[in-house]
Amino acid sequence: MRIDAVTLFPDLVSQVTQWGVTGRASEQGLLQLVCWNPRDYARDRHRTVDDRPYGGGPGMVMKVEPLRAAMHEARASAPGRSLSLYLSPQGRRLDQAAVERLAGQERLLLVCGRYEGIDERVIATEIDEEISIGDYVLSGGELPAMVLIDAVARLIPGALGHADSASEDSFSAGLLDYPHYTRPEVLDGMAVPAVLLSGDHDAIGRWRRQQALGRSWLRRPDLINRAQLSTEDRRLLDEYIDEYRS
Ligand SMILES: CC(C)(C)c1cccc(C(=O)NCC2(NC(=O)c3cccc4nocc34)CCCC2)c1
Repeated sequence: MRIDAVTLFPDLVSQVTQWGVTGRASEQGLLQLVCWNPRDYARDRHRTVDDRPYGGGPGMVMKVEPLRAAMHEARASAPGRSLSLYLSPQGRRLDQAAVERLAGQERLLLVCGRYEGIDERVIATEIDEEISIGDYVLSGGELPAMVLIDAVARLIPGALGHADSASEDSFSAGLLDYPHYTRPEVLDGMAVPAVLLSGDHDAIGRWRRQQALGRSWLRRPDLINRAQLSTEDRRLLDEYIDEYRS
């Protein structure tokens, strides 16, 4: 999958191709990330990339021409149409369903804001979707872009090795994860739940499902309401709730 990122900090965004799952996906040629810096397209002597806001007030806005030039160069640099995304606090909240949809695109163009953001007319004419990773004030769209790249890259066939794919199970079913344990068997007097040592894989599977259901019910009831629960799920969850309330 080809991803182009328009950013004033290409060395920040390209770090995602250096480490872990996304680093390996990049090494294997499954993910191709190219960064484009508007500053390289600023034609004035000072290579200006910000501009003053109409209406006055604090802060600056990303200068239109260098930004649009970088976007046009990025699109023209490879075949295929790019879905153009602006990472923005005004965007639709990113969730796994959106990640799965975006992973199906042949190309993504990610635009990262800095200062107070970008000119609204650039959004209206150049951007297909605004996407937000959450409600907190950030310094730029680069970390959100890296979050999106990570989530999308994991879905590229072949990107996940055996050691990485476990977390897909429960969340791809839209639930929180079950608790994880590893050595030692007893840690400061706290033992691993016995079922996990039993070797009874059916019981272990049921226990994990019940924990994913129960923890989702406790911490994220919104996920439970959206999940399609089987009758077995309902039984496991009711048993968890009875125990929790006893
Ligand atoms: C959400 C709320 C707290 C109400 C709020 C209201 C108004 C502004 C900001 C704010 O952070 N503005 C600064 C910028 N933020 C982001 O780019 C950004 C922030 C958060 C999630 C994101 N997902 O993608 C990009 C994201 C925009 C231009 C440079 C960085 C935040």
